[in-house]
Amino acid sequence: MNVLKKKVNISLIQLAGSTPDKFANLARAESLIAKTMKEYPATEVIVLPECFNSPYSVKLFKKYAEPIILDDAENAPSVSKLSELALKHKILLIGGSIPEIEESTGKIYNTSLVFDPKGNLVGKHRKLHLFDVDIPNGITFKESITLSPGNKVTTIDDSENSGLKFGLGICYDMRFPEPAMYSSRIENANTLIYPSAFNTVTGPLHWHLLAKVRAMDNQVYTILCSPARAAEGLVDEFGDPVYRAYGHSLIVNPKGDVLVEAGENEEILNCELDGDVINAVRQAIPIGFQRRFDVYEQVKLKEEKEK
Ligand SMILES: NC(=O)CCC(=O)C(=O)O
Repeated sequence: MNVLKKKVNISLIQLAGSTPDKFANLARAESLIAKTMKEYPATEVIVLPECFNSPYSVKLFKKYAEPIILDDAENAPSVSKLSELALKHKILLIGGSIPEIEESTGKIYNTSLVFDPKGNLVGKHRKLHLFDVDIPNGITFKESITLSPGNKVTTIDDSENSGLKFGLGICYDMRFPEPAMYSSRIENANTLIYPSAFNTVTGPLHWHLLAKVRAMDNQVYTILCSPARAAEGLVDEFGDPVYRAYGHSLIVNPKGDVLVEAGENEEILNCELDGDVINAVRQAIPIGFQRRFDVYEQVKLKEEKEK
């Protein structure tokens, strides 16, 4: 069993919602990362929110998309900036997510990039489950109009450095228990990290519940990092209402306790994750060793027969 070998100091930046100016969004991230390092100099890991460089809009993802190429500030300014900031501050930087264009196919993905303290790209996750919902009198959103889904579960092993081995998902991915369980129980991750942007309809319903249940089921730390909430009544260049994120970035421990939580405005959270807590929870309630895959196999077969 891999558990966090040391304590790790982590900060989440609940950045102000992205403006239409990509370079202003990158500059905002840069200045808040500098502020974080000043206020919390022990920070080893920083997490940013989903789509931190672009408005969260199906109609705009393509306009903001960039290829994942390194050392090319002109064609991939966000990639380049994230690498530069990880190196400058000597942190593991989980760069929220950005719209990515795959140049060979023209496909657009919602992609999270992870850079190590030397500025190297050490991980990449393409959102697996696209946010396609239609909630009467609530919210209709269909990422799949312009985005393509990723095709793999992502676990990033930084256990030799920060101590983190984490399952990485993006927002709606957190609703699906399987990748979280695969990272935690098969690949032995000690933490789950989701750059996210829930909204004012589904946030109050499920945000805290999902963070707690993923943490509790897998006995890992679970981290959700959201943008701050946009002011009410703003519209974008198409006259569509600007997406209003829920806020409430938080860290939940393996027991299911919320350790730190933001409000709705721009805010920095800081917290220490402790491997001893994971050990203690797993020893006290050893569900990791008590699974009955013999029975679950029967359940699966039954479901398949009934299809
Ligand atoms: N950006 C997203 O994937 C939003 C997911 C969401 O709000 C949810 O309820 O799930």
